[in-house]
Amino acid sequence: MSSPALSISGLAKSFDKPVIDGFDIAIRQGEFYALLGPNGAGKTTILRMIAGLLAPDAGEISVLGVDALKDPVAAKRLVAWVSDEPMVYDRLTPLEYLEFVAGLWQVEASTARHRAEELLEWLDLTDVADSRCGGFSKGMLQKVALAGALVHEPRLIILDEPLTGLDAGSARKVKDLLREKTRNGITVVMTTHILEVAERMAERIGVLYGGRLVAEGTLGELRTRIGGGHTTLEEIFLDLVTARPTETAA
Ligand SMILES: Nc1ncnc2c1ncn2[C@@H]1O[C@H](COP(=O)(O)OP(=O)(O)OP(=O)(O)O)[C@@H](O)[C@H]1O
Repeated sequence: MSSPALSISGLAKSFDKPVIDGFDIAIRQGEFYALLGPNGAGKTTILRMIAGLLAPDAGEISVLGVDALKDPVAAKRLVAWVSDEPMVYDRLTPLEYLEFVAGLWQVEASTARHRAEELLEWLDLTDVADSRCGGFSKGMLQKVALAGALVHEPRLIILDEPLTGLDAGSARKVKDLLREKTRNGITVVMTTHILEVAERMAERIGVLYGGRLVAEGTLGELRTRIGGGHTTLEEIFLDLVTARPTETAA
């Protein structure tokens, strides 16, 4: 049996107070998973720990069978991290940026060029492929950052609020691109506050509250499990995160 794309157990992280407290998850290869939770629940903190940008206090993280804490370099090769605050070098053009990032991953030059052009075309950036990123809007920068995260062909893509700030056409492009990736066996984990997106796109949804997962399943499973006649994800979500006493969540 193939390894899960992502397996986390007993994950814990405190800053001035506990934020993540016994978080467990298992996501299979090719799955599209949405991680939901109210502001301050710890979603970004979890994604940063998966991406190797933040050390957990406790717990285990495995990416496609690679222990991400013991062998972070090997794990990072498999993972793409797309932050909600895109950071792209102002002085580079999208094409130069993608070739630069591909170079960091030691992607061969002609392969890098081909992938870069393909990604830029897919994200409607071909016309500005040779313009400096310094003059780009936030949405355009977001798309360049996304392309940069995908250029080394990662097996696990983790995205923090990838659709915020994108116009309807761009959001659709990004959604189509991610769907296409999952069809090819790539795993996508994203956080979103747009519950409609989670409802439409994710095969499974997890709700984070009080530092751990308080519910997880397909939309149908959540409806059955949470019950109460709730029909929309918004109702289920609000039921989960408003009726509980706060333990460790901000
Ligand atoms: N570097 C840090 N130092 C101190 N506290 C932090 C740090 N990073 C995150 N926190 C705290 O951890 C908690 C979780 O933050 P996090 O950004 O992970 O939440 P989130 O679920 O992504 O929220 P949002 O939906 O608003 O983006 C918050 O209380 C935040 O203030």
